[in-house]
Amino acid sequence: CEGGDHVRLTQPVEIEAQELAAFRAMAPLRVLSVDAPPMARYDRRKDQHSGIGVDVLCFITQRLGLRYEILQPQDLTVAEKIRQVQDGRADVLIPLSENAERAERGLFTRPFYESHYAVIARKGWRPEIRGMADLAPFRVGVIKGVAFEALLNEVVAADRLMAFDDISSAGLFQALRNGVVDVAVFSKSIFDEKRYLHEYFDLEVVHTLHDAPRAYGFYFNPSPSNQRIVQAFNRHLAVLDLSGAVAAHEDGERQFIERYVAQRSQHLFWQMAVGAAVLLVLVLFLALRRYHRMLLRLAQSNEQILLQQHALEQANQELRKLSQTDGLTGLANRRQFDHALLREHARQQRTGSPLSLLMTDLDHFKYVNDHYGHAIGDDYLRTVARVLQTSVPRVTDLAARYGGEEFICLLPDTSAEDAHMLAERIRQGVSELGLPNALADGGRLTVSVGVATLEGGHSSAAQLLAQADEQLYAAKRAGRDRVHGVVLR
Ligand SMILES: Nc1nc2c(ncn2[C@@H]2O[C@H](COP(=O)(O)OP(=O)(O)OP(=O)(O)O)[C@@H](O)[C@H]2O)c(=O)[nH]1
Repeated sequence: CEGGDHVRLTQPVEIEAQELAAFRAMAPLRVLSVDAPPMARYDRRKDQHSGIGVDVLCFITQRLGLRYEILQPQDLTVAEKIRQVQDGRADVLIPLSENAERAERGLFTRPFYESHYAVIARKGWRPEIRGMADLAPFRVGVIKGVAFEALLNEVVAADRLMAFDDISSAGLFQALRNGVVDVAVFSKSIFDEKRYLHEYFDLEVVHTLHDAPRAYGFYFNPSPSNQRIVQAFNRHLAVLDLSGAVAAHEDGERQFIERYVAQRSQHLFWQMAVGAAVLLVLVLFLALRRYHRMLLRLAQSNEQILLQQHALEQANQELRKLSQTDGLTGLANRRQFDHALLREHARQQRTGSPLSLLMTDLDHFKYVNDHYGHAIGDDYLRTVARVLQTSVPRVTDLAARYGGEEFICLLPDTSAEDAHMLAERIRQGVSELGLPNALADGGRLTVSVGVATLEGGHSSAAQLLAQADEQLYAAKRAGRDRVHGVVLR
């Protein structure tokens, strides 16, 4: 009952102890409230009633020792609420202005507040209205059942006066907007609040009807106990100083502007916050998508690089192989042989294991070329190469084309005896091919083989090679188609 603090008495009011006891013994008053700021206002969010009427009710009931409960506002019209008080379903209604019909069926206290009606029109349109009488030519909208309706009936013709349902009063203001009525007559203080509450900024008060003020009081059910209460209320209302309560509640418009501005800025803030959040999410999404695409492109180019690298390695391998291979026969070329000879010679020097060389030369090959042609000569060379390759099958052995029609075999860990045997196998193998060579003995292609084996001592690789060559020529001199060998120790 904080609002009761706004109310004072200008003179003391005596309450007899007996009267007080009777009030205390009474059931709580069932109070109905009408939405009529600044007298009564219901805040749905806080589920709280406030206003000048509520302060006065609170102040007086507290002094009288009366209890009360404000009934939950149902969606009832003012007329229906009035009926509930008249029927005894509620004890009192706040606030209500007096008219004869209401006074007949209920009890009014003295009025505690005076209010005014306003003429409202669409913004920018200023009809010439200075008082009630000026309303006559217009189509006037009013809320159904208000006491003021009776006064309007006297001024405005029935076909120009339209009454609207009062539960939300939205219908009246919509009619004004649509041009169904020219002006609306409505409580000024309530409109001041509704203007901000429902953003009726396209409507405005064009005139306040000071010539027809309405006085508001409490409206009681006329039961005997309520009659005593009304008397006690009236004794207080006669000497009540309401200036504090009026100051606290009458500036409804200012309060609503402040609340409206606060709400709007909060709304704006959230709108901006949501906008910023949406923007941020969008930016993040785009950045992520871009990052993802970049990763994808990076992975693709990495794959491309790996493929290129692989192809390059293969090409290098191919080149390396080509640089070490004889193009005609597919055997190792002289370059590869020279490397291998140096390596195996060094090993022989370290380990002392025997190292043999076989130098093979085709006999009377010039004749083959001259008589059968170069192409056949090439075929002979390739065939002899195959014989060489199959005759020295160890992985450590190396058969190479040494020059024109000269071949050489490098045989690590091979004794002079074994080397000789291999040389014989080659010689025999070629002879058994039976390739025609008319100039050779027996009319078939033969080869001569020189063998040199290093079994000890410090002869160089070049010396070993020279010795193999020497043995080859010795074989040639001795009549060809034979093997000659030497051992270096
Ligand atoms: N078809 C062909 N012939 C080659 C190749 N390289 C060398 N020659 C030929 O091989 C022949 C070697 O002849 P010579 O060195 O006179 O010896 P030869 O006729 O084999 O007689 P001897 O070695 O004394 O038995 C030459 O006619 C070269 O042109 C080649 O790659 N292909």
